[in-house]
Amino acid sequence: MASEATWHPTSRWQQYLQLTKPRVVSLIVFTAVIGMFLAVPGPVPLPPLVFGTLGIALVAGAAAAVNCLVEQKIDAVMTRTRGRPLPQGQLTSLQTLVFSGVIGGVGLAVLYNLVNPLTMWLTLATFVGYAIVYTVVLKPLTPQNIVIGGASGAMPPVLGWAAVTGEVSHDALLLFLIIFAWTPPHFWSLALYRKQDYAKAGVPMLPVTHGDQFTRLSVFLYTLILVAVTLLPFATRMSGWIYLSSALVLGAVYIAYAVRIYVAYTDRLARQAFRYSIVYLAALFSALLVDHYVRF
Ligand code: HEM
Ligand SMILES: CC(C)=CCC/C(C)=C/CC/C(C)=C/COP(=O)(O)OP(=O)(O)O
Repeated sequence: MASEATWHPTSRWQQYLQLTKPRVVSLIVFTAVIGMFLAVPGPVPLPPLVFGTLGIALVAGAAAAVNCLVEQKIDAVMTRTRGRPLPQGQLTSLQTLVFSGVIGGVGLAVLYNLVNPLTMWLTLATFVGYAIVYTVVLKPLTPQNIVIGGASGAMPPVLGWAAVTGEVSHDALLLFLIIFAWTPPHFWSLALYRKQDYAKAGVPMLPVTHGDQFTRLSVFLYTLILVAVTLLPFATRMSGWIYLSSALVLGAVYIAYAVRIYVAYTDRLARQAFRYSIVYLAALFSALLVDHYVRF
């Protein structure tokens, strides 16, 4: 008799995990944790660190699963996403909904009871921002979808900050601004080399609606805005020289990618720039952390 594994390319557990977009959520959670560390001068108290991280990760995973649920027809059309569990018929809509409800509900309960109500409410708002406002309303409506929807992706450091301090300070808003400005060059680099996918699926992403040239210019201009925004933590004395030098080096490399995308575009370059965007954000937030503890 054929084993279960013959019928399913991945285990049931892996299929559910795939719904949560684990790699994206890992970076999201990483930025939330850095927000926690930056919120206090010394060590972070253990309960908000552990339960805040757990709660934010669960709700972010639930939001990603709702996105997979809502977009299953689009995902079936796009080469990049057609291997996901819903378009593959490995999981049903109901299973996805229940899974998302359970992990999201547990995440919110953890945040409310073991962290603080403010963090729970902000995380819920972030969930709604991504799963409903971005996925259901903005994405099919306007090529500015990711600029506005990026606000949800930018929230995690604010959530981390709120988990530890019970409030949101202007320093936390600087971290928000960095991710907010980072999202357009992050996403539009990918959209440039995945344009055919989005056109086929009828999703109005910028290269589809306004063409490559305009998108390449937008990537360049937003990268300049991003690098300017990354100077703010130093300008406001939130961070010191270690952070500033890291932000300048990382930013110079990013601008070099953006210039080349503008003047000498190739898909390969856009792919490299997209990959770099992820390394960039992880390294920038690591620099914030190192600088916070090794300040001179
Ligand atoms: C509205 C905001 C965002 C949009 C539209 C967006 C879009 C995308 C897309 C379409 C991919 C898929 C690449 C692929 O699988 O081929 C991706 C990958 C990724 N994104 Fe974003 N992103 C957003 C925000 C964020 C945020 C806030 C973070 C983290 C802080 C993030 C981190 C990542 C990471 C780590 C990957 C790589 C995943 C992998 O290697 O499988 N993204 N993003
Ligand atoms: C804390 C919390 C609740 C966070 C939620 C925010 C969140 C999960 C943001 C993720 C951003 C993301 C995966 C964008 C992918 O774009 P897409 O959905 O257009 O990509 P796709 O084409 O791969 O589905």
